[in-house]
Amino acid sequence: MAILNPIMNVCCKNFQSHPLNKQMSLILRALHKSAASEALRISAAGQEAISEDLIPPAAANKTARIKSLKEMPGPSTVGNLIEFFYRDGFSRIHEIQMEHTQKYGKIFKSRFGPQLVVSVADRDLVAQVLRAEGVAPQRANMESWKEYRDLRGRSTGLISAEGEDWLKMRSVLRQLILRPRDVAVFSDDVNKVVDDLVRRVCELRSQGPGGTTVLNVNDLFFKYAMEAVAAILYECRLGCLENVIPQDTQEYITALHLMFSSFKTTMYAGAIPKWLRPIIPKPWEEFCKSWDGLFKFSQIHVDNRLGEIKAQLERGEEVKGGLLTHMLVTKEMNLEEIYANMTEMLLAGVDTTSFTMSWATYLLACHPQVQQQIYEEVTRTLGQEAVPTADDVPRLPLIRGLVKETLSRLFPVLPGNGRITQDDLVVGGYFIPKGTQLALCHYSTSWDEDNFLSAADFRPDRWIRKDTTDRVDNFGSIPFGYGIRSCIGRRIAELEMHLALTRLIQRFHIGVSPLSTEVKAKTHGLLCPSAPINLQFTSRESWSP
Ligand code: HEM
Repeated sequence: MAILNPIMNVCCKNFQSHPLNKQMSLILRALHKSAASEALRISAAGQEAISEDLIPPAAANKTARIKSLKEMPGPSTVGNLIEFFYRDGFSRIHEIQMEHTQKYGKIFKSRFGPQLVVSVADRDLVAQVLRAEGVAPQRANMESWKEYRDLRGRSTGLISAEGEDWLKMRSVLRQLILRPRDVAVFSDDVNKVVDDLVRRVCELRSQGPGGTTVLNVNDLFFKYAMEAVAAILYECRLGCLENVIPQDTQEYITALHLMFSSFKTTMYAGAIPKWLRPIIPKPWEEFCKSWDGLFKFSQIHVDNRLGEIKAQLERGEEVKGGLLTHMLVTKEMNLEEIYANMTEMLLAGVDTTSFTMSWATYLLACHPQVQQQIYEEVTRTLGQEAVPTADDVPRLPLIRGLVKETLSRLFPVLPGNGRITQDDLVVGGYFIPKGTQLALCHYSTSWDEDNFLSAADFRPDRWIRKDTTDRVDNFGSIPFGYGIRSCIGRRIAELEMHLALTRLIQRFHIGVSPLSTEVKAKTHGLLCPSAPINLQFTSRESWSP
């Protein structure tokens, strides 16, 4: 998901020397008649260098003077290079976003070599940009992802695809998982994983200090998120929450860690020009190796399910199943597209959800009164024992508020998102030519007092709507993005988080372990805890494991 962060992508992109591949432009011209290909053509123009001198035609500039990008404030290129490469700015992207917003205002530009990025840190301007997007928005340059796929003869998935390929896949998936009621059917599957999570908490705390502390809950929630999302995507269990993790699952975890833990290395895979690869081969090799591992894993599970379906058909049995079964049976996507989408969705759905779970439980532990308030809501609604389902979630506004306050406000897992503009725009009084890389600064807007009163406070109840006119949601906080290119897995992630957090709060009092000091956030692709979070899980009197 780091690829959604435009600052990082831009750093990769700026060393790529081929602005618009000729073959691409021929294909684009051939497609120019449809609306989708129009979007594609425009977004491909995003690969070209942007001139800062451009201003709109005089006629459009009559009433208020529209400024050119040249007049936009922002840090110098040298300053940026020092910040990112010398002062390790890659792990402080969220803080740099805030610092730059304070220093240069809510719209500012940064240069990374030849590449220009316009950062937008204002709720209304973010809204304006996102509302203006076309039929196939482009987030950022995905060249290195595409190169890997071409090299191995693989398809792109929803994250890496553009234009008509993306539109086709998106229209298949959006019908299957975009609405809460689509994913409510997975409630039982997710609840089985939550059973294992609760069991695992009990096992780990009995092995931990004082018999109550689970060390490094990040690791536990990583395994929960992976098990839960795989239960939905692959319709099978992986064994992540077992004492001994199966070999193929362990290999996948290693590949995933390689993709993110050597994040800088893999990021440079896109940044280092091809001709330099023989001299500095490691980043590109590691990038390919981790993708090989991720694709291999998905392929094993997709092929397993395909084998089962074929066997059922041969026996004359009715084929029933979930998401993957539907995709394999309807064949709206070909097999390679299914492999690619399963791979990219699994990649997108693990760290995002697990970091949010880690932050949410950490915040609960640090704010016992808020925790008590939520506990009372849960027990009032469900009692001490009932297992919550998707149908119960609307009756648990504080549980939803907990997730929103964690994810939409204090720790937006994706502190920034990107868009390459598909048309000329005027934003904040500046002329932004089409093809400009925009960075939408969600971290800044979600901590902005103009958008959220007492922004530094942890207040899940701020999200409770008093009446239908009282909408707290706004463009100051869009952790899943917005519009046609928003997160396709949002409802899956929410289901996993709501069901697990409700059950944990119902079963345990969660406290900060004396072994933990204050845990701050750092950016490592995503906004993640900078140190292991150790938490105490004490069984509620009314419940015994
Ligand atoms: C807390 C959890 C999650 C967060 C915060 C999150 C956030 C995001 C964001 C911000 C985007 C970009 C949206 C935009 O550009 O407007 C995105 C895209 C995406 N997410 Fe998520 N996500 C989460 C979980 C998941 C899960 C569980 C899945 C899969 C099951 C998933 C699959 C995807 C995919 C495939 C895309 C690309 C969509 C497209 O380009 O059409 N995400 N996500």
